Amino acid sequence: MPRPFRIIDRRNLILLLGLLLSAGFFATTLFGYFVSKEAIRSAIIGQDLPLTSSNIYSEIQKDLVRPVLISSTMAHDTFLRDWVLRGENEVDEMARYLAEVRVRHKAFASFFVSEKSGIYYTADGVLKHVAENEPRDDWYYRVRAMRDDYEINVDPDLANRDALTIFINYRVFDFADNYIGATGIGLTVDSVRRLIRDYQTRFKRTIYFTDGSGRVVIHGGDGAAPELRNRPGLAAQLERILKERTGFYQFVDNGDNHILNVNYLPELKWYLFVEQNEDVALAGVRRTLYINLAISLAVTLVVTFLCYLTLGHYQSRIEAMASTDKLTGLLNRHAFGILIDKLLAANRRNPQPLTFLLADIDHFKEINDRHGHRTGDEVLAAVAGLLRSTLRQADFAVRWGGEEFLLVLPGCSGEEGRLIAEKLRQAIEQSQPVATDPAIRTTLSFGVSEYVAGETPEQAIGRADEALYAIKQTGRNGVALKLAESAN
Ligand SMILES: Nc1nc2c(ncn2[C@@H]2O[C@H](COP(=O)(O)OP(=O)(O)OP(=O)(O)O)[C@@H](O)[C@H]2O)c(=O)[nH]1
Repeated sequence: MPRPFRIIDRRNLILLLGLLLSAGFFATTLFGYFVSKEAIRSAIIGQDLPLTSSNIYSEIQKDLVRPVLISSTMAHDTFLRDWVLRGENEVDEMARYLAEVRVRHKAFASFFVSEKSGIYYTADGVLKHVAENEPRDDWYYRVRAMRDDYEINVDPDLANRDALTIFINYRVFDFADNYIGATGIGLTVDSVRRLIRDYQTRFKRTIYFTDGSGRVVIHGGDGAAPELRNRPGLAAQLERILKERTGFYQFVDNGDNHILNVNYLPELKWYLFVEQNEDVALAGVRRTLYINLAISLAVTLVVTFLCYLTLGHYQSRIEAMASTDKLTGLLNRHAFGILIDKLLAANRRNPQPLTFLLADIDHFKEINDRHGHRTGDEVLAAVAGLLRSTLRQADFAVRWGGEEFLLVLPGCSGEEGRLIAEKLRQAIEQSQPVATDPAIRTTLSFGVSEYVAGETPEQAIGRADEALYAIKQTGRNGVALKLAESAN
């Protein structure tokens, strides 16, 4: 039997639901992402970088500030200054002094270079004479000429993979403030470098120290020190950074945004740079964003699919309820109105015969009266079932009135309809509509009419009704065909 109508457009509803769900998920996921992104960003600026900076600061203070103090003590030591002023006679005394400093402070070297004699003293005695034309002695002449009290010299030659070798070169003056040489210790500072490497690998941060000119002096990577001026984003701000000494900066390097925390270490006259590649730091939240989006998409698909199935189920039920007579399962008159309009429209495009069979149960009132309404209902349902079971795909049966049924047979002439009605009549006559009481029998009277193009369905059905009335008048349990006047 054809379906008369659709109550709601399920596809549009599902589309709307899917759109609403995905828009909701998308908005909340994106909102969450931006909130986390901002939280991470402010954590980087407010906590992570300053904390890293101060941890490294305190570590380097342990590692380097103490040696500066040791070297300062050596430079102000009266023994050392007296020994020079006395004429540098007993080399053993100086060697013993330097050896004691080296051992006590666990340095790998302690030294004194005399301005007067040009001799380089170590814990083992005289090492050599420094000479202005010797590149390896450049440091001495630099120290002699500088204004500051000391310098920290990172020695690239002696630096090995993990241990960083530095010298504290402290200027020495006699009691009348005349420059008399340079002293200090050399030591390895592997703990600072280890710390830098640890921070770099754990937090994907880049950490390095620069001197006042912006030259990198300690860094956590292998190989040569990176040249900051080769990074355009950073180079553009370098002068300002060195001038301001402390602060937060941002720059773009290789397309990635970097957040930079800079701190000046006055004891060393160095700058501590702690850099965080923001895109690397956000990789985690970005991954979460993609996972959340994928989950949202999957949930949206599953929910809309389940809704599609559920809606389909209820839609079919509602449509069936709206178009079907509950007792007999046949179409109601409302559904007939819709179907017949569609059928006649199709008929106009593609003309074919159409026949109506109007059937009425004979003496149905008696069945009700004698056996009760419930049995009457049973008879109605059984007759309807039998009528429906004989229909072809394109036919449809309607409960036309209380005990009256209308069969619509497209592609069927009036004469063919009459034969079908006759067959049905016989089948009903022989049936036992009430299973619990085989004695109850019933018969049907049929009025048959063939639709004539141009007339209304009511006119054709009216003829079938007249034919039915005629049969009812002549004894019932029969079939009568009434054709239109023009067809006779
Ligand atoms: N049990 C039951 N009875 C119904 C239903 N609808 C209508 N009827 C009854 O069907 C009976 C129809 O009676 P009538 O119109 O006099 O027709 P009839 O007794 O079949 O006699 P003829 O049609 O002249 O053969 C009425 O008593 C209605 O109350 C229904 O859904 N269930």
